[in-house]
This record gives sequence, C-alpha cells and structure tokens, in this order.
Amino acid sequence: MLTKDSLPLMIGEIDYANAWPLFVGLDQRLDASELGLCSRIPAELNRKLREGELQASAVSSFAYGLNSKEYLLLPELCVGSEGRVNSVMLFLKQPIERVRPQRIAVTTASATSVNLLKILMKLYYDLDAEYIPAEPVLDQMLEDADGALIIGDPAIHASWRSEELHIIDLGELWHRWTGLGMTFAVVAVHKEAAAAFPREIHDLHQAMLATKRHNLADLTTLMDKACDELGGERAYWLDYFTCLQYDFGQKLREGLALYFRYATQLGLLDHEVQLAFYEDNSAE
Ligand SMILES: C=C(O[C@@H]1C=C(C(=O)O)C=C[C@H]1O)C(=O)O
Repeated sequence: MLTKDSLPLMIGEIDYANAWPLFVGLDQRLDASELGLCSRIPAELNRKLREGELQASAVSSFAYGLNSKEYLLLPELCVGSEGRVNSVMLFLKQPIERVRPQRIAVTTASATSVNLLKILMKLYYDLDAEYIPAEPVLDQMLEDADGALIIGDPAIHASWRSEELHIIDLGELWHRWTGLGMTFAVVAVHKEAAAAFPREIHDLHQAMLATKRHNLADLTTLMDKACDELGGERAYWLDYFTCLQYDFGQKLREGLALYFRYATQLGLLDHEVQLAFYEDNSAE
C-alpha cells in the first residue's frame, strides 16, 4: 500500500536518446522530495513498474497492454513515429524478398518492437520465424541467425556500420502497411499511485509536458548532447528527433489500438486492450 512514507515517488526514464525530449531537464522541474527519477532500458522499466518499484514510468507500449487494468496513460506523452523511426530496425543478411529469414535474434531490451516484428512477419510477410532473445550486439546476434532486431541507441550505432546488411525500419513498414503511426513507448502510472498521490502525479504530468515543449522548441541542446555522448553529425540528430513524435496524437493512438488488436489476434496478448487515460482530478 502507498502511504506518505512512499515519497518520493519513483519515476522511470528510458535510457535512450529517443526519450530525451521527455526527460532532458525534467529533474529541474521536479520537487525531489515528491518525485525521483530512475534511468534504465525499457525491459527493466517494464519489470520495475509491474513489480511496484516504480509508481510511474515511460515503458514499452506492449507493457502497458499486458498490465492495462492496473495502469493509466499520461495524455500527450509518448515515443512514436508516423513513418521512419530510425532506431527500431531489423538487420538482415539477405533481402527479405529473396531469402525468408528463419531465425531472428531479438534484443532483450524491448517489448513493443519484438512483438511488432512478430506481427509484421506473420501478417504482412506470412512468415513463421524462430525468435531468439539476445543481447543487442549486432555481430554476435548474426553469428547464428539470419537477422537481428535492435532498438534504441545500439540500433543507431549498428545502422552506421552495417553497409552490407539489409535494413527494415519497423516504423516505416508499419506506416506503409497500415497508414497509421506506431507508438513504441507510453508513460504509464499505477492507478493506485494516481489515486493516492493526485498532486504529485499532476505535477509529474505538467513537468513532463513542459519539458517536452521546451526541448522540442529548440533542438540545439539535444543535438549537441547526442553528438557528444553518442557521436554522429548534427544533421543526423536533427532528422532523428524530427522523425520521432511525442504528442500521442490520433494517428499514434489509432496505430497503437490496431497493434494491440493484432497482438491479441496472434495470442501475444491474452486480452483486448482499451487505452485508458489518467484524468487530472488534483484540483478537487
Ligand atoms: C523508438 C524507440 O522505441 C523504444 C522501443 C521500446 C520497445 O520496443 O519496447 C521501448 C521504448 C521505446 O523508447 C527506440 O527504441 O528507438
């Protein structure tokens, strides 16, 4: 049970550049006695939120689907794309039109993208592959597989040095197939935390919206940080942060609802998922 001793609430931050617009500078907008941040890869955040070590977190959209009865979505916040995402990519030794991959190594960091890959392989390509969970190290993954799914910063680095490989950008393929956006990550809050700490969750939501607006209004800070910490050119990062979408608009919500329907149809989820949003009652 959550009590006043539960403060500060712990909030999960995705440890990849794709989530920076929602998190860079966020700590300065939070009261540290109310809210603290914990930065991890998505799979760890998914687990920590489920087990109650975190009260709210950016998580894989698929993790929201698994636990949708316990979670609420914070409105107007997500990591998605309507087209190329540039960091959720399948690296293939042979073009898929020529050789159908039988064994695909998939990063253990992801939940959304691994299941998106399964959906695309089955329903778009009519292909039953074997999926082998693996650390996201391209060369190792390809030692014993026809393809490798990698997400986040490791995918960006892999894409810079994979000339001989054939790359499928999953955001782009999803958009070409469905005409919709794809939502890779959402910000979910435990229903119990939203009920017990309405003011703190209100503050978190407002701080994240303000952080997002500030970071996207001028991408200079994020581009410089990315060049310093991850390498590459400013032009690359300008394109990267411009392709990504953070507002969870209609095309991304519709895309996510369709993704959940396909996941249920294929038995990747054992229930239907409705998107349920947090409503700010903090003023009552
Ligand atoms: C856009 C991306 O989305 C990420 C993909 C996730 C997943 O597949 O579970 C989780 C969080 C997102 O930040 C990326 O990895 O680059």
